[in-house]
Amino acid sequence: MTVSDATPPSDSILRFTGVSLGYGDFTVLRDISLDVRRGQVVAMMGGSGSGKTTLLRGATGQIRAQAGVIEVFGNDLARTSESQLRSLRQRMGVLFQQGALFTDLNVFENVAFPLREHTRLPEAEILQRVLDKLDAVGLRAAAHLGISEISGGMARRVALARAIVLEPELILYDEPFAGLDPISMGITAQLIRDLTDRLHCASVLITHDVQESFSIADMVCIVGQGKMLAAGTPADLSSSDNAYIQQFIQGKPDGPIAFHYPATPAFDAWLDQSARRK
Ligand SMILES: Nc1ncnc2c1ncn2[C@@H]1O[C@H](COP(=O)(O)OP(=O)(O)OP(=O)(O)O)[C@@H](O)[C@H]1O
Repeated sequence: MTVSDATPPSDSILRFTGVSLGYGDFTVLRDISLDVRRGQVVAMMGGSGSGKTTLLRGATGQIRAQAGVIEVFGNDLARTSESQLRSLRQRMGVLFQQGALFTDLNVFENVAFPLREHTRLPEAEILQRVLDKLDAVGLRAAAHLGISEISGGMARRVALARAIVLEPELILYDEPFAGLDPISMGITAQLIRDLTDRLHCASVLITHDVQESFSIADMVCIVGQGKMLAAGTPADLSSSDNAYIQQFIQGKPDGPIAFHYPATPAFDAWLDQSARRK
């Protein structure tokens, strides 16, 4: 199988079909089906440890599906070689929560870095593209500043500009609103929506923030209890009478979502062994 350059006509960017994901013998999520299309913002929500990061790892091919099929830009990840996977990843932008910037490079050079690594564009073109992306995150006039001269919120936006500089078709965000004040949260949410529309890409975000994600998402997925509990538009989920979904949306402390991390066979074995040592 070859890695196709063109997106399939269906405009499907990321598709999970009956996917199980986990680590070794441990399955975190079962039977996940999901279709993310060009132009969509999709929010992945769920309690702590429910498997959101595991889903992102599946999408980037960091972990392989235990069952089912994961397709990125129409390519089945189980059938891609390491080099094909690398070229698929070049079409994705990933923004980690700690999107670490290079402290010895200024803002401009941080954003230019992927262009210098992966393209042979002339300097004039690099200048144009980097300033364009910095403009998109409102930091064009900060291009010359050192990383120590910008605030934490600005650093997050520089990391975002860097994640989009290769004009990815899929952008994955790991908790883009974490640690931001309410105004910056609103600005970041709008930025994600605008970039998705402008680049005509797809954006998948892991988030705990119901208000911000519901304001921009085309689809919200809630994972928990080892499966996809719900997927639908923000309006669908808001009107759902499922107790788990309502507890999640309203952030209620009491309800079906457990506070305790569930015991696993590995924990029982560890406890057994620890008790025997005493
Ligand atoms: N590398 C790993 N090896 C083994 N188990 C792992 C690994 N990474 C995560 N897990 C387990 O997988 C489950 C899901 O973890 P994951 O990080 O996907 O959750 P999450 O929904 O992103 O959580 P949070 O919101 O707290 O970041 C947890 O039970 C976790 O202990």
